[in-house]
Amino acid sequence: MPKVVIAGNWKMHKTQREALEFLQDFKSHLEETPDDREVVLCAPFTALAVLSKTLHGGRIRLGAQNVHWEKSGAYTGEISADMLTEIGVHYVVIGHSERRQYFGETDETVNLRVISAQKQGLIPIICVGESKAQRDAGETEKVIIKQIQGGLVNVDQKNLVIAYEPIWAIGTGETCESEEANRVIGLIRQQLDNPEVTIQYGGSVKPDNIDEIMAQSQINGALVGGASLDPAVFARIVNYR
Ligand SMILES: O=C[C@H](O)COP(=O)(O)O
Repeated sequence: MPKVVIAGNWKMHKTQREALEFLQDFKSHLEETPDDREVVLCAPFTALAVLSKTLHGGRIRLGAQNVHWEKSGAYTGEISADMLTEIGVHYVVIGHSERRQYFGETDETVNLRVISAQKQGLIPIICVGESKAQRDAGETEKVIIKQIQGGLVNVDQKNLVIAYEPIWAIGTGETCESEEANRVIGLIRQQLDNPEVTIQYGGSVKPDNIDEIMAQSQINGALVGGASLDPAVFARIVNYR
């Protein structure tokens, strides 16, 4: 069985002070969480270092939201994999639709980032998903398969998480039906050599839909945006039944 990974993607939210306040509150809710699931906080770069010092290891893992493929160099605004591992980061979100839409991320750059992340011991969370127009045109499968194949060229499937995030369900409150998410995730799984790859669903995950999502046979976790910003709300998601 693939490992269950529930990750909160804070996007461009929370200062260091707000991140520490979140953590204190969140930890108090986590005591009852079964240890069959990994909990990841994908915080802004500035918050990762302070969170790491406060966590001292423990069961909550840290994730970044991007990583560059070079070790160092003249790449203003980018960050390297060893800068992240040095401060205790374990995961990194790569190819989020917001990066693809606003910052020119392509399947090729996703692939480069994934390879360099893994080389440095980071676990990539590769995001894939179709737009509303692509879904309406019946192109969901074609789009997903292209993103998976393009992102995974020469990639080791041992240390890997994939997040299926239909773009039309992100931040809209419009969740993909859990059976439909399960179907698409099943298709993604057919593209992989390793049956142990964790595949998450993302897109308007909330306390009132997480139990149904996690009951699906192909879904091994969630990538949570807005609902991960509130400690009690995210704890309820992590504590899905
Ligand atoms: O990375 C997380 C996704 O973009 C989902 O965001 P959301 O939960 O706010 O819809």
